[in-house]
Amino acid sequence: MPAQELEILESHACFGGRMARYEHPSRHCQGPMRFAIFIPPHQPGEKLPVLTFLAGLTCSEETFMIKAGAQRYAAELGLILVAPDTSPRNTGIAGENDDWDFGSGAGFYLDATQAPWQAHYQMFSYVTEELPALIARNFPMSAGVQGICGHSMGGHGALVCGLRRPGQYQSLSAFAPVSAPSQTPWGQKAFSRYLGDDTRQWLAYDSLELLKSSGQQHPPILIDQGRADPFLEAELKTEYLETLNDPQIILRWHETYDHSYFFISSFIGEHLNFHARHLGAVPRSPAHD
Ligand SMILES: N[C@@H](CCC(=O)N[C@@H](CS)C(=O)NCC(=O)O)C(=O)O
Repeated sequence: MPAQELEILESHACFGGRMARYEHPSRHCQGPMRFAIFIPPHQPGEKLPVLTFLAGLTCSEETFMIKAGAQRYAAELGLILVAPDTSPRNTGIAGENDDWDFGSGAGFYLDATQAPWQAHYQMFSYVTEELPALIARNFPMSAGVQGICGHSMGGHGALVCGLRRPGQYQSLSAFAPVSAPSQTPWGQKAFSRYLGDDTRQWLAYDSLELLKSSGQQHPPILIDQGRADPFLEAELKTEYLETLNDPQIILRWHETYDHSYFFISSFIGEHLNFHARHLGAVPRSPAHD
């Protein structure tokens, strides 16, 4: 039963399990943070693997859970789904709501080093440390059994979290990830303001660079990318990942798919199956009353 550190915002029966949203005070982000969680049907005392999903620009903790249609699969596979918000909000930092691709809704899953952002924008530590510990304390999470997935800015976040913390995540996947943010406009705008002008500091949050230096020693990665994605050419550069010829990366191209959640919902079942396989999830028949 969730303890006092969590304030419940909503809770609903869903595919024999439970869908809920919570708010809690965050130590790293120095303010309230929200997340959504789906708990599949399970036996009393049973522990389950967790898949965290990081959403993209302009999204919140609600977007993935409302639009991706993932709960049906997670209920059958026995996976807990966790979706954090995409940034701290209402921090009081001047200009935090001025841009759709920077500030609120655009935390880029990094630990900012530059004032005034560094006081609150600590999303890397929040997602990789604080949130999993909170989930483990309050929900039936199997200790240390985690995968991470994301879309666009969140695809970048999932790859960066997984590549920087390879012992923590056993499986990584992404939809249309921002793959080389040091070289593209969304990434350059965010990194220069969150991390400063020294571009060497940016490389620690650049999937392409992290993959180059990983020596192919990283968890298995599944990536789906639509060729009709309007952001592919300027912002995502997913094709750069292909040049790595890394056998641990499965990169699938889809001719007619764009950047939307209709694309995500078309392939989310395959991503959940991929994670469930690597996380040793135990399939079940959802019970409906
Ligand atoms: N500026 C555009 C683009 C933002 C955008 O496409 N965001 C993607 C992630 S990068 C998304 O998932 N949007 C939410 C949605 O499609 O429901 C907008 O505000 O609609």
